[in-house]
Amino acid sequence: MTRFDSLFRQAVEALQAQDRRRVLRPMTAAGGARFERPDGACLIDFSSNDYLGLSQHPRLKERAADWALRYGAGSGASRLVTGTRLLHEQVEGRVARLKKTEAALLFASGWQANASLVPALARLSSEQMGAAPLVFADRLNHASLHQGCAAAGVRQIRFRHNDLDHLEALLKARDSDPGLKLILTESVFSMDGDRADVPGLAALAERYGAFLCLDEAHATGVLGFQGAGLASEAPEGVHLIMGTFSKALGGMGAYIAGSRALCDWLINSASGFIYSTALPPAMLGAADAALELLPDLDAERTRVVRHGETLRQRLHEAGLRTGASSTQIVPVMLGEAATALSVAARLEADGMLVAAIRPPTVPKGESRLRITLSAAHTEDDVQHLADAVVRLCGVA
Ligand SMILES: Cc1ncc(COP(=O)(O)O)c(C=O)c1O
Repeated sequence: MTRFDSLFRQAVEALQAQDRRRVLRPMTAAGGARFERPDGACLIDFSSNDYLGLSQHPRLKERAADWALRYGAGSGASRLVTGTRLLHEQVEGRVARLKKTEAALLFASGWQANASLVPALARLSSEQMGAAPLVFADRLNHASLHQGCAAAGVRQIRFRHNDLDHLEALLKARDSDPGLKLILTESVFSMDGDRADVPGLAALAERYGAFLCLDEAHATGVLGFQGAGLASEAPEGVHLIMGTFSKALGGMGAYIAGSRALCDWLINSASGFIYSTALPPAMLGAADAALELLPDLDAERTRVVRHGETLRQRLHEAGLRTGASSTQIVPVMLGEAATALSVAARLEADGMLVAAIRPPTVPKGESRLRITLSAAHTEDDVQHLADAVVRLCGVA
């Protein structure tokens, strides 16, 4: 206890009063998209991002264990000190082949990659173009991209979500301004499950000389040829592809893929790369195995897509709104934070774990359930969830 604790308590109580308090809840993964709570209750998991069920795949677990046993628990230092192993280069090679880029660079997490990339590109703009960058960002971008902009001290020029006409108007208005023009967006939006028009973005980037950065955290593994993500819809048109091993790839860590020159610059400028310890062998082993498996997982990709379609159809028939979702992420729009919390609690009482997403993660008045589907779910799991959501949301 310290004499500052009353400040912390008051701050948390203020969040509680707005239904915005967050708490940690331990769970044990039980396989088959199930979690076990400490009281022994078994819950079907509709809340994690393990879209292909790979976090429990024997090949990932074995390689993680094997590489830890052979190479050690940690990497000991930043990649630029003594942290670089052949294993890092092997995994980077696999990422670059998947993404069809010249090179790739690993980061400890997706958050870290995004928080580092904007400052690195901002520095490039200042040093090489003599002016700060102009950052055109989708309004619904992930918090880590906002963090990167804040760290770089850039004021974002935000375009309406997935509205390429608005983006074009903003690009046109600043066409003659100096500095690197960056377009920052996700390819599948984490809280909405909708997709960006990647060929359209690439065409705008080309027309206005902008550098297109695509966060493929939720697309990689699930969408695109062999799970390569949506950048594959515009080969050559995306200049930087960021993705993670922490979602469909079942492990932890992230990467930025692009040209060799881009990766060389990031090695020299991305603070989350330079000043952070290299990914450890176990995590590299899991990533390596996931990347090896990915081309053979078409059946899993098809299953997860079908689960999304089944669920959306059932919810729409019952009059529920799922926004523009067209992927394995299905939001159920409920409006008030208290409603989302109460429906999530009742689903949990019925044995299903679904996240209630509230501000500031989503805009005020847009609280929702965020349902995530996995190839590890059975059709019965999805039907069971749909029945419960329809019943609890009171529109059946
Ligand atoms: C779109 C997006 N980008 C980046 C991240 C961060 O990735 P990580 O969990 O690996 O830090 C997330 C994860 O929540 C995300 O949803």
